[in-house]
Amino acid sequence: MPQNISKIKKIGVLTSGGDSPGMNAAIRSVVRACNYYGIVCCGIRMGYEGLINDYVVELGPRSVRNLINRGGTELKSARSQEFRTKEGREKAAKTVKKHNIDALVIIGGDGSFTGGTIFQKEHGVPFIGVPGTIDNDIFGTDYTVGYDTALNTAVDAIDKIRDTATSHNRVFFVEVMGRDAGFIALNSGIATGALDILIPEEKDSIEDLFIAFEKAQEKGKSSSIVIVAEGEKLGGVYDLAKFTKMKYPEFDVKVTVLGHIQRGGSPTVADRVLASRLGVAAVEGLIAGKSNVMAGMQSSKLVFTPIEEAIKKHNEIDKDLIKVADILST
Ligand SMILES: Nc1ncnc2c1ncn2[C@@H]1O[C@H](COP(=O)(O)OP(=O)(O)OP(=O)(O)O)[C@@H](O)[C@H]1O
Ligand SMILES: O=P(O)(O)OC[C@H]1O[C@](O)(CO)[C@@H](O)[C@@H]1O
Ligand SMILES: [Mg+2]
Repeated sequence: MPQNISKIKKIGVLTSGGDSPGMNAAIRSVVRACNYYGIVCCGIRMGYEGLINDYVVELGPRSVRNLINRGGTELKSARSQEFRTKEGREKAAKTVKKHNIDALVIIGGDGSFTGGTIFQKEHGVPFIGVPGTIDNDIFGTDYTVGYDTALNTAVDAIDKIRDTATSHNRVFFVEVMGRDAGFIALNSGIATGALDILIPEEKDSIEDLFIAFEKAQEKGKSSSIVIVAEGEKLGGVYDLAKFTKMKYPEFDVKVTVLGHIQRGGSPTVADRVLASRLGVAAVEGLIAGKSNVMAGMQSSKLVFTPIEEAIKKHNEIDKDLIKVADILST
């Protein structure tokens, strides 16, 4: 076991924002890496709520056994309103001081990293972020922990919808998650052969959707699936279904909202490996004196990105993929 000669003797780990499959694998990785380097590891339960209310538990390597395959987050997560206030963060700083925590590993999305940055500026607590969100919208990593599992869950569900859509010659509008991001929608749409894919990053029009339906009819397609990201600017799935029915009364139109099913379940191999690599990287980064950075993988290489960049620049949708989707739906 290597000797820890860095200033970091105790690390706190928390999960924050929407949970994502693989967060448990990331927690396990942080705990085991701390143990390997002779650092005490504390789990903070319920994200920033746990920092404010002193929900702190010491975690050893055996306390994270049988965790790598489990969905959700064993530490629980929260969207803490109190942490958004100065007073809330002052309480959180007292907890950090009380437990002699030298640094934090924050597993979450852009909001969680924003909270961590403000906390670091106000109270000087170093931290490294691990991108854990199904949305895949964080700059500085090709994939976020949980995205691959969520995508596969969505594809599995849409395949099933296709079976019944085909049997009844129906049009389905399927809503997938992504408040501001279309990664799940675009990739699940390509993977399931959707007629059209509507995402917040693109300017869509109802006329283009109707043209797609008409082309499909000309080609003799008897059923269609349209994938709609939750944050689609054109309108929600119910409105889209209503307008479609008004335009084509002969269509048998149905709506399915996949919802939180996409956030649960056992993580895929890709998510387990990604979470494991990033958890170790976060601990090693803190030992090396890094802070206010996010650990991510770019083209199979570990990269630390300044957290401000990770928050401000969003992962961009690949225009080539949009073209592929258009070509293949004809
Ligand atoms: N400006 C801010 N100041 C202080 N804390 C913040 C700020 N923004 C976010 N946070 C904290 O981070 C938490 C998580 O943020 P948010 O709900 O945006 O989720 P996220 O981390 O972006 O994950 P996801 O988008 O995957 O759900 C918030 O509930 C809040 O406690
Ligand atoms: O479960 P909540 O808090 O309603 O959050 C839902 C949001 O969280 C996400 O799943 C990201 O974690 C988004 O895709 C979705 O819009
Ligand atoms: Mg977010």
